[in-house]
Amino acid sequence: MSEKLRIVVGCDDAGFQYKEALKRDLQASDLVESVTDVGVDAEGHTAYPTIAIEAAERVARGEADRALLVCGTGLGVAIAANKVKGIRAVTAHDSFSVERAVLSNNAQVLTFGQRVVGIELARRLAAEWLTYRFDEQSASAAKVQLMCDYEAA
Ligand SMILES: O=C(CO)[C@H](O)COP(=O)(O)O
Repeated sequence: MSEKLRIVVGCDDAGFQYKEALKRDLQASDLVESVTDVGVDAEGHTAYPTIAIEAAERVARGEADRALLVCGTGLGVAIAANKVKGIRAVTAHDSFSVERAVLSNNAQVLTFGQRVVGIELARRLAAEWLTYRFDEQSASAAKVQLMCDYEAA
């Protein structure tokens, strides 16, 4: 396993309970170097795009390796995070998609929907997510590069 991950977590008020539970798991993981919480807190009502963009910008600036974001569906935080240049964010609620999000797509941002997936599955998927590393030598790398090239043009 390569180096430990620096992870940003964030949510809106619809994802708060899952964000807190996942944050605790990440903080306890041997595969994680640091966890930075960009909100919301228990009283917070910041809209999901603000949180998702803040988290994604930290990844884009190289201050974190990945972000794990939660809203009601996981969709809004993914859409918002994908507006940040250089970011590939996906919603994934199954094991194979979580694996391919990293190994095929080199996605740095994973999102969950608290109103969609059970907490124990979300916790398991997050734990699996930590074990994957994108291989720059893989056949997938050239495909990811096509997206990067389009974005840079
Ligand atoms: O799921 C959300 C956005 O994708 C968010 O948690 C709730 O958004 P809303 O349905 O617009 O309140």
